[in-house]
Amino acid sequence: ILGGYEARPHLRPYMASLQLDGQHVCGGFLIAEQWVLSAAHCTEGTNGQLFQVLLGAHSLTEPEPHKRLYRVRAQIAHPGSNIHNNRDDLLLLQLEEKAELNAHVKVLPFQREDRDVEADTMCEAAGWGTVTHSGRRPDKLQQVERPVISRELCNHRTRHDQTITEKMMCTDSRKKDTCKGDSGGPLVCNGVAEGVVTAGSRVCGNYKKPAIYTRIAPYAAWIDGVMASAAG
Ligand SMILES: NCc1cccc(Nc2n[nH]c3ncnc(Nc4cccc(O)c4)c23)c1
Repeated sequence: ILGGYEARPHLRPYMASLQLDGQHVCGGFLIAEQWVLSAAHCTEGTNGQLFQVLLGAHSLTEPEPHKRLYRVRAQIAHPGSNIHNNRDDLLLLQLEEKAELNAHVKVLPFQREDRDVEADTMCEAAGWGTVTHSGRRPDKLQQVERPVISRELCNHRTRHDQTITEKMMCTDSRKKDTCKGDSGGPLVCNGVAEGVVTAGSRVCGNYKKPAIYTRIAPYAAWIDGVMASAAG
């Protein structure tokens, strides 16, 4: 998160850190007791290695009550996701067991009504992604408020030039923005997860490249189907 600030500890008890060998790789969030939603692009370069999921954390390194690392039973990328574009950039992770819910570990409801969030709506992104252009990584969860911008503006020739589909949404990226390592985290508007951070052009903090999110509502049926049909 560029241009943001340290989140109030445990005010976002749905936040997950997807880790490999103890290193934060991507964000994610708890959508059900045994399921975390993130971004399919997060699996790039992991050559099929399964993530571990850290829940209940504020600091990535300090011991905290209710902080717990969960093993993953299955990682299911949306069948339409691929490395060449940002379409269908969603990843479902089934935890080895149901997460122990408490004040620091909670499920975040996601939007099921497929209707665009109005432009200028203030939403929040949070994550342990880089906090400087030089790539400094924070120890504590960061957050930033960003206004939604219209798909029309986001698709302008000088911005993302007609690549933003009706299954994506954008926020202004001037100075304050999501960045490397924030992919997979939720865009929360009025307390509901409306989008999932996708890297898009990978640029951070440049108003010419607004932040892009996969809208969740269009994928509600896919999410429900995967959760319903997964092993017991
Ligand atoms: N703001 C959109 C967004 C959301 C999520 C991730 C991303 N960026 C990135 N995702 N993956 C990446 N691998 C390498 N570099 C990256 N961005 C980068 C790194 C240093 C300086 C800088 O200005 C930008 C990214 C960008």
